[in-house]
Amino acid sequence: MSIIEVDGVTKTYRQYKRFPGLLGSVRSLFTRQYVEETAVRDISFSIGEGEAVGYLGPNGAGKSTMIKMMTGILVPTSGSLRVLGNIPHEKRKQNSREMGVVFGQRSQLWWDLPVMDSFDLHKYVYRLPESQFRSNLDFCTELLSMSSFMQKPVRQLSLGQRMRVEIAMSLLHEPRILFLDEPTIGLDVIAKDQIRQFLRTVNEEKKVSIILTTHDMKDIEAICSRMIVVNKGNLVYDGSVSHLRNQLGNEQRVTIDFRFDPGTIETPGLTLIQDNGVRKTFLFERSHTTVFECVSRLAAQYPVEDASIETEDIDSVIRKLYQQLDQKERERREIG
Ligand SMILES: Nc1ncnc2c1ncn2[C@@H]1O[C@H](COP(=O)(O)OP(=O)(O)OP(=O)(O)O)[C@@H](O)[C@H]1O
Repeated sequence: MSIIEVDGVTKTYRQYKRFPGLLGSVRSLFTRQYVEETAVRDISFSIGEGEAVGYLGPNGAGKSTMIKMMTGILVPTSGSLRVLGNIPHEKRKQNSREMGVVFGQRSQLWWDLPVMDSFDLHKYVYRLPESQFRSNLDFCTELLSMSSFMQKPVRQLSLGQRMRVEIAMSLLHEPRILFLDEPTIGLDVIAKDQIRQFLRTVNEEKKVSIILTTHDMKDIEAICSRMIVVNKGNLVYDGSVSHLRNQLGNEQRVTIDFRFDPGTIETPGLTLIQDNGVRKTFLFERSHTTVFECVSRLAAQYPVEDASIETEDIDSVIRKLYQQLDQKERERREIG
């Protein structure tokens, strides 16, 4: 069942032109000239219940704008958008009971209150029964290791602690969808890992659908099986992480340790890129044979002791995708 249906959605921002200087400000008031910017252009996709989807794109691609439309904060300029069967900006209050929202750069917490008081306030606002509130809070407190700072005022928390509180808060009322905008921004590796693991558990065990924007590809790899990539307002990829990797990341590095230096090696499919005598590194381009076949052929001929295969990491796959998009854009402009 799909819980989000986006059909031909466009969002254009209209900004009134400002003229420089004091006289210019007066002129701006009387001549209302404006410029339009299309942040989201004719985008369509649907998301099923229980999915975890990464929404990616370079800066200014229109990710936050789309999240804001899905959560009902912004109204699309055209196209149709339904979340949980409702038009988000019309049923904002009703939908908010079924949604959790975390904006990495903005807080929903009370700065001067102890963490626990913010949770209590949330319980009151959402009128949560004590038993539901307790069991959800216990689940989050344990998995996000929050017990040591529950009585601290929010302003004294580290960024990683605050982010854990924000995420816990967004889940207390048992939403069906969790929207996260850059949830791991600025965090250290350990804090990132803990949040990723937690979100995966929430998706797998509690079946909460997750829609997440991030610039950190490791977030996507750890949490999402599907990703939607946007660029300059357009949707450029919608599919699995592994499919994109197969499309673009077709290189694998193979490092082989030999019992003794076998000298020059000729094996079809493998190109030598580093030679340290007994340890040689090759580049394997995916083709009709598999890397395992290549390595076994090599092992039959040479004194192979050990082999390790490294797949291209997802960051470099995405970098390639962005480079391709830039290249296409340049070609389009040259033709035009
Ligand atoms: N309130 C606004 N008024 C005018 N233009 C806006 C407004 N908000 C966003 N934009 C423009 O719309 C485009 C898309 O912005 P958006 O914030 O959705 O991108 P993003 O993909 O979330 O970027 P980032 O990764 O930098 O957060 C940008 O060019 C931005 O300048």
